[in-house]
Parts: sequence; C-alpha cells; structure tokens
Amino acid sequence: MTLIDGKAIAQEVRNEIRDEVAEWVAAGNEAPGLATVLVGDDPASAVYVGGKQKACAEVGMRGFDHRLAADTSEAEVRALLHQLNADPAVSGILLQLPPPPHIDGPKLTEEIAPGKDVDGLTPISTGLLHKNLPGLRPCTPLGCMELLKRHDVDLSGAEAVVVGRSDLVGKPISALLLQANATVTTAHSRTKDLAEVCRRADVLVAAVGVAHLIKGDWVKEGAVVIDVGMNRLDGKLTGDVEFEAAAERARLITPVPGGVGPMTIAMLLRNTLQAAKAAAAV
Ligand SMILES: Nc1nc2c(c(=O)[nH]1)N[C@@H](CN(C=O)c1ccc(C(=O)N[C@@H](CCC(=O)O)C(=O)O)cc1)CN2
Repeated sequence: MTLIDGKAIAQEVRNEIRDEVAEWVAAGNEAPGLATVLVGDDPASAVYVGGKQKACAEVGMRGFDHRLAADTSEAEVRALLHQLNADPAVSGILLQLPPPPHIDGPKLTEEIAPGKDVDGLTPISTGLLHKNLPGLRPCTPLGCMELLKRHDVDLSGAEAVVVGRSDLVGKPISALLLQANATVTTAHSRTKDLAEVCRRADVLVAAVGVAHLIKGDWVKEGAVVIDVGMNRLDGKLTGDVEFEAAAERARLITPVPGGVGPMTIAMLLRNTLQAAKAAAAV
C-alpha cells in the first residue's frame, strides 16, 4: 500500500502556482486577487479562511479578507458580493460554507459573477462542468483528480464508486471521473447494499461525512481509496473510511488529515489564477 501524501502534493502545486503568478506579474499583469467572505464565527471556517488568505499571500496573490458578524443579513452579504463582482482588483470570490442558519449559502453563492466563481459552485459553473465546457470547477473534486493524476491512476474504463452526492463534492467528482472515462456509480444514503457497490470499485471516493462508514472489507484488493471525509471523533479529525483496515487492501489511499484536505486550498489558488487570466483575455 502507498499513502497518497496530499500535503506534499498540495505544496508542489502551490510552488508551481507561485512561479506562474511571478511570471504573470513580470509580464506586466496585475497580481490575481482572491476575496473571501466569512459570515459568523464558526472556528473551523475561520481556520480555513485564514489558510486561504495565507496561501494567497505566499504565492504572490492579493487577498481581500471580509469577515462579517454572525447577525449580518442576507441583503448585506448580497450587497458585498455585488461590490466584489464589480471590483477589477478581485479575480475570484468565495463565500465560506456553511454560513449561519439564517443565511442560504448556496442561494447567495449564485450572486457571484460566474467568471469570479473560484469555488465553481454557481449554476453556470455547474452547467459548464456537466457540459464539459471550459470553466471553474469545485476545488475539492479538482484536488481529488490531481491526486489521482500525480499517482498515474488510469481512470479509463475503471469502475469508480463515489459515496455521497453533495453539490460541493459528490456530484462534481462523479462528473469529473466520468469525463476521465471511468464507469461511475454515485452511491448515497438510499443505495441498497452499499458494501457490495463499494466492493466493485477500482477507485472508491468517500464523501459522505459519516466517520468510518466505509469498512475495510468493503474495499476491493488493489483499489485506490480517496477519503474526502472530515469528521471529528473524540476530538480527533477522521475520515469516512476505516483507514487501517482499508489500507491492508488498498493499493493507494489518502489519510485524514493530510490527504484531500490540503488540496482544496491548492486548487482554489489555481482557480484564482485561471480566473485572472480569463478576465485579462476579454
Ligand atoms: N466555500 C467553500 N466552503 C467550504 C469548502 C469549499 O471548498 N468552499 N470546503 C470545506 C472546507 N475547506 C475549505 O473551505 C477546507 C477543509 C479542509 C482543509 C484542510 O486542509 N484540512 C486538513 C486538516 C485541517 C484541520 O486540522 O482541521 C487536512 O485534511 O489535512 C482545507 C479546506 C467546507 N467549506
């Protein structure tokens, strides 16, 4: 079994982006700018947004860090998103999820201009993804695909099973795997005999958000296992897969932490650079 070191691969990607940004700026262009919008004081979200802003600075991008009080109204967040849409210094915008309960995160995300949608979550980006047209793709699914690519996993004709159907991960990763010519099954909470469905996977992606739901003996011998889960169990961060038991059967497997998670921010930087370049081309 080989461990997929997401932390190291994310660092490689970040180094590549830093060089590309330097080249872009040396050619006379403005540095790309990323605006993050965080509503409320969820501690995990604050850590993720802090990580995004820090990563931005490290690769030479400009950061616009908007932190709004937990009782900010939807109308106020919408107004800020519109202001950022109109700001030429801002190449990419994201609304950190989940927002407080009185705010409809997915609905407000729709207010982000498609060209600045670096989370790839607006209906326009979703349409472009499913049509396989150029556009911005969601960061975590992109990160999973990058891990598979950097480990030379041949997806053509492979049986891929994705457990989870969220807009953030499950649905877009299923679409990306299909575009890479895998035979894709999207499983979910109503799937009958989930164990048997998982056992046929050459590539198993767990993105369901339930700690250790995927048992070791659900993993086919020699499979590649990508664990997107990020669950707190007894104060410890853990994935959706029973790691030790799964690792005995898998050929390649991501750990939690240190697997898919760090790739999310690396891919966000890549999307921001892509958005800046696309904006300059029009
Ligand atoms: N607007 C968005 N909101 C959320 C997204 C997103 O892509 N866009 N994804 C997640 C949170 N997230 C980024 O926002 C994120 C999650 C995890 C990591 C990460 O590096 N995890 C580390 C462990 C960190 C820890 O100890 O807590 C790892 O897995 O090794 C980065 C970003 C939901 N919201």
